[in-house]
Amino acid sequence: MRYISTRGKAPALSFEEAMLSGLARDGGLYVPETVPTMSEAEIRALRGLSYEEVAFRVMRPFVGDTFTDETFGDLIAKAYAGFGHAARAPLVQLAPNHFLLELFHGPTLAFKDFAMQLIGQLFEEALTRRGERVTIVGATSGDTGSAAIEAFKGLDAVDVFILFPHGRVSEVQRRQMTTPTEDNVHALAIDGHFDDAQARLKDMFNDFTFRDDVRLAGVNSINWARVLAQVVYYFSSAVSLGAPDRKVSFTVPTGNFGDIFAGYIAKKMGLPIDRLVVATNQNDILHRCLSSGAYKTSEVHPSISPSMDIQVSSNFERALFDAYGRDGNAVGQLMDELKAGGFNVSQGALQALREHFESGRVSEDETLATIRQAKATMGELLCPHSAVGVKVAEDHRSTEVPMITLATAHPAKFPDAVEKASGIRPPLPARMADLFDRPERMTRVPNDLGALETLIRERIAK
Ligand SMILES: Cc1ncc(COP(=O)(O)O)c(C=O)c1O
Ligand SMILES: N[C@@H](CCOP(=O)(O)O)C(=O)O
Repeated sequence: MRYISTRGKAPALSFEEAMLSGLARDGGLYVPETVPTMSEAEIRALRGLSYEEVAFRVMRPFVGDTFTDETFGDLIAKAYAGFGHAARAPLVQLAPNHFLLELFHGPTLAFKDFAMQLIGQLFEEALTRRGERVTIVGATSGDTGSAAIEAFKGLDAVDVFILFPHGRVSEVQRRQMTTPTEDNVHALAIDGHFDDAQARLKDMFNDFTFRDDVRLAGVNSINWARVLAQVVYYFSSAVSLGAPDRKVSFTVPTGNFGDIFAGYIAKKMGLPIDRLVVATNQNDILHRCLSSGAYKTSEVHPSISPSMDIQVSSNFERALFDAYGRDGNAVGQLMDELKAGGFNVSQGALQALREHFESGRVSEDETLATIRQAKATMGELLCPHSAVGVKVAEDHRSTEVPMITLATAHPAKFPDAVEKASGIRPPLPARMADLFDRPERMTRVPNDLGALETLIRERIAK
């Protein structure tokens, strides 16, 4: 199994190399050269298996010879052992033909734990075998950062630096990143929004001297391994509703397009997915693009679903690569235009995207109303991101095909918005009950590449 860049100008890599590299050296994102498929019989055979066994069978073909079967199975088992629900990703029914996939039972209460807990294990195994150290730098709008810190804190072979937008994450999210005491954890509050953090991260990858000097690695969804781990719960949930003998649809609260892209990969692997619906908040570049073909950035408007306050959606590049017939030059050209504010998707590519993706946008008032209604009529307390998904799903639901909405975070991560909507202030789980009493440790940093690189160099030299 080889991985190629969406810009066509970087060498093809193995799974291990792609995982440890993050961004390709031509600025592109790695994707599998060919996506392995599962037959109907293989998908049917997933029914009744544990989440870990489904994970092994779905991901195994992508991993090649990086890990033996036994090691890979052990790493998967360790990754999910700390989840607070036996099913790992339980499915609850909200309404006739509408189901909620609860992805918030991991250690940091968001869907990011599914991938991050696993790649923490994969990195540790691969780095120990190679006798190497890496410097992980991540950009976060709140959840990736806390999940990465939880997965990598205390590991000998890793320093982890997380850039989060100062004042634009929830207090629970911030404290999850600033209260760990391990020396290898560095929480950096950047003056800017998430797109600035993500842009500086990509700049670091494109500064080859810095990249090679610090042995830079990335754990955002630019890293293929992140996307791969998220493919699994599309299979586990669809199969429990009758796939492959019954089609299902998914609605996915979307920001960086990693989670829904994992659904697209599941579909390419043979899972009978009818529709993949992108649900955005008021930062709706993806909805505008799928509606009109124009991918134009605009100002980021802070919302009550802050993890989705994103205007440059990095994984959309992977979808464009397929939509443009895997033409790396065409994708490179679009990404150059993006630096100047945006681009128009060609008619052919737009049609290709619309064959797989639909979309909807939810306002702040609608998000609050959905939290309120879901509690009153469905008995489910939603986080604001999941509420964006549920609203769009309700608008797109059909009577024939079951709709699964991804619940991407626990309501307790966003208590202010949830309380405002429902009158209920969701408590943190007991193991995190003292989060607000723990001392915080963070560094304010400017939105400046040179300053960030200097800080990272100094910290890892200590
Ligand atoms: C709670 C939550 N929901 C949804 C999203 C959007 O996911 P993606 O960026 O994979 O589209 C994020 C951030 O990524 C998130 O943290
Ligand atoms: N919403 C994310 C943004 C980063 O997304 P990623 O999936 O590319 O890591 C967050 O919570 O940080």
